[in-house]
Amino acid sequence: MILAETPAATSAGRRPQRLARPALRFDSVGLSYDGRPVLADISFSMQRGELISVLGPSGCGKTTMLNIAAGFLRPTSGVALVNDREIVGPGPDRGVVFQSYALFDWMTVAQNIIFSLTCAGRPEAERRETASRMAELVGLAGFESAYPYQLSGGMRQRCGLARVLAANPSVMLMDEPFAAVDVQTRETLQEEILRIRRQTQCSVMFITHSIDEAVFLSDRVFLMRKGQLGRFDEFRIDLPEPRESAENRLHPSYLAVREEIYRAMREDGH
Ligand SMILES: Nc1ncnc2c1ncn2[C@@H]1O[C@H](COP(=O)(O)OP(=O)(O)OP(=O)(O)O)[C@@H](O)[C@H]1O
Repeated sequence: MILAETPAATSAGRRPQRLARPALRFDSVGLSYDGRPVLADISFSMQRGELISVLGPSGCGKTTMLNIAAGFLRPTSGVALVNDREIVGPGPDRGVVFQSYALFDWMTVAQNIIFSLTCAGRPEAERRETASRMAELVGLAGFESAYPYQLSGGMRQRCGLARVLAANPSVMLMDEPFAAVDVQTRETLQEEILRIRRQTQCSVMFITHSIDEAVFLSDRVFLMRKGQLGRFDEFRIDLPEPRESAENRLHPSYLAVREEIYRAMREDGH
């Protein structure tokens, strides 16, 4: 078990604030499916504004961890907390973004974005303002009246992201959100996530199979070990601000930690 209490080393500009109350915390969390343990004794905390990636071989329990944070699964042992409150189910303080876009095909971009506000019966002026602010934030300004079938894969994922952000969650839980888009779009979306995170200060738990994606995006990378019930090694990433700069993909620190993680994965037999 690795207990991580502090965010990555800080430099000027946007970086996680060191607050007493973590945005997300796992305290000795364990989970078994029908008596078969998948996670055991997992502890970590994530600060406000921090982005953590979870990397690891297929079946090691990454999605299970995210589902516990989302409140879709209850831990078999231990406790998971969001903003110091025990997670007992899904809630508006957490937004989940999946690989599939999960948009409503019969609704426009704007209607998709404000879905949670419509369900909550928010006034029309607020819904209109949120739709245009979120469309702007994710780079969909001008497409508010378009339908999902009129959008590219990357634009659909932006719309899905805007819909989650419209609910103003303090924690975003992202399960391989860019796995289905082409490489160039994926890199652009990674940069957008970092910009949005800086603007909204939301915390992000990001699941990926890509070392490059994990290193580029993260303040910390948790590399889950093969067959070790969710035990992970932690890598801290310290790259210059603004973090979304594509230049960081060539930075010596990026290349060094990428190699370190790659070697650790190879040693683990990934
Ligand atoms: N609902 C379930 N019932 C029983 N076993 C499950 C269930 N969901 C997942 N598992 C098992 O738990 C283990 C962890 O699954 P999980 O989906 O969390 O892994 P993962 O690391 O996200 O994998 P991948 O990278 O392939 O998505 C796997 O062995 C999987 O088969």
